[in-house]
Amino acid sequence: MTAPERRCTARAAAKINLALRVGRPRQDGFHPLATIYQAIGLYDDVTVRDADQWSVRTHADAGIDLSTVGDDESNIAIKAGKALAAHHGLSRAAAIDIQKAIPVAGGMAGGSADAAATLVALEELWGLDTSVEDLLRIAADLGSDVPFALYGGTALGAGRGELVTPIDAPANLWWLVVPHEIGLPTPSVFHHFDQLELGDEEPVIDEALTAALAAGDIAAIAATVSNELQPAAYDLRPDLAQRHRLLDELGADAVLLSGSGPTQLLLFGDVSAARAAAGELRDQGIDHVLVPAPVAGAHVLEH
Ligand SMILES: C[C@@](CO)(OP(=O)(O)O)[C@H](O)COP(=O)(O)OP(=O)(O)OC[C@H]1O[C@@H](n2ccc(N)nc2=O)[C@H](O)[C@@H]1O
Ligand SMILES: Nc1ncnc2c1ncn2[C@@H]1O[C@H](COP(=O)(O)OP(=O)(O)O)[C@@H](O)[C@H]1O
Repeated sequence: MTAPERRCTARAAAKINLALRVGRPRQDGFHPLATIYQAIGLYDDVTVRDADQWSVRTHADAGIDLSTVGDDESNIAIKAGKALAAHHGLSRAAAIDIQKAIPVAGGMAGGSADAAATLVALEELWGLDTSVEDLLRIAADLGSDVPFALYGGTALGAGRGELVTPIDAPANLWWLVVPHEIGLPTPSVFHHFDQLELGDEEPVIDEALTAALAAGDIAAIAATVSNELQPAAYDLRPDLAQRHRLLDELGADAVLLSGSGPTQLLLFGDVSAARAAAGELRDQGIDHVLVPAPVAGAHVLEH
């Protein structure tokens, strides 16, 4: 009798930025950030199996463009797996399957979610006991917002975004997520931000937002969310500025660009109002998904 195949599935959430303040580029080219991340109920699932060599396959429903997602070493999930194996001096490999719901190059850190889910899934499959500090260091080396994908919830991000501190944010929020069929590469938005000379001396988070989050005051949260990459992204993509004006008419508590875009977000405290806005988008043929937040970080789903 052959032994049953060993596999593990982990789930990781998309992120949004409730605040995104950006400084001028550092010596290493990265921008200092002060951000508040929030994990939203839109997930990629990653399944790992023991294998003789590394491989990755990515699947998605219609509407998600996988054309820039490699099935080789360029896929961040393989990078994550190899980094974890190298950290433990293991010569093991895994076959990785990614089921994507997070739009690619959408400003919602889908690749980072896949990296975090791969780390968590392999940790379980291989029975590793990597310390939290080491796991966060491996995550930070993979990408600026991979550490947050491990944490989930709501958190402050500093440094280039990799230094994460969870914060108290008890309100149940509803986000109407409006993806866009044409992605927007993160480096091009940061580059345009520099061309427009928009960088702060030292980016800091507005204390009114952390106070509003701690109090669960949705009107105050809505009044203080902001994204400093939004003007650069809209300057590159006037179609997004145009869509923002349309979204402004849907009765949301706030409308904002997700990270470097192009996904746009409508904030609602009231789920009935959110459903009504979703109905209007459906009538206009605009793709959307309504999700709750905050949600948990990367976690094992099935083993
Ligand atoms: C902008 C943000 C906001 O949360 O998210 P997205 O909109 O991409 O999801 C993040 O900072 C993206 O994080 P992530 O996508 O992990 O970035 P990385 O892989 O580390 O870097 C990709 C590229 O983005 C630029 N970059 C990223 C982070 C940073 N603090 N400064 C930068 O200038 C650099 O050009 C870098 O080469
Ligand atoms: N597993 C992955 N999922 C998505 N994109 C990936 C992955 N691995 C590598 N990439 C590359 O990273 C780019 C940006 O990824 P993504 O995390 O979806 O966007 P964003 O940085 O806007 O949040 C993609 O266009 C793709 O070329």
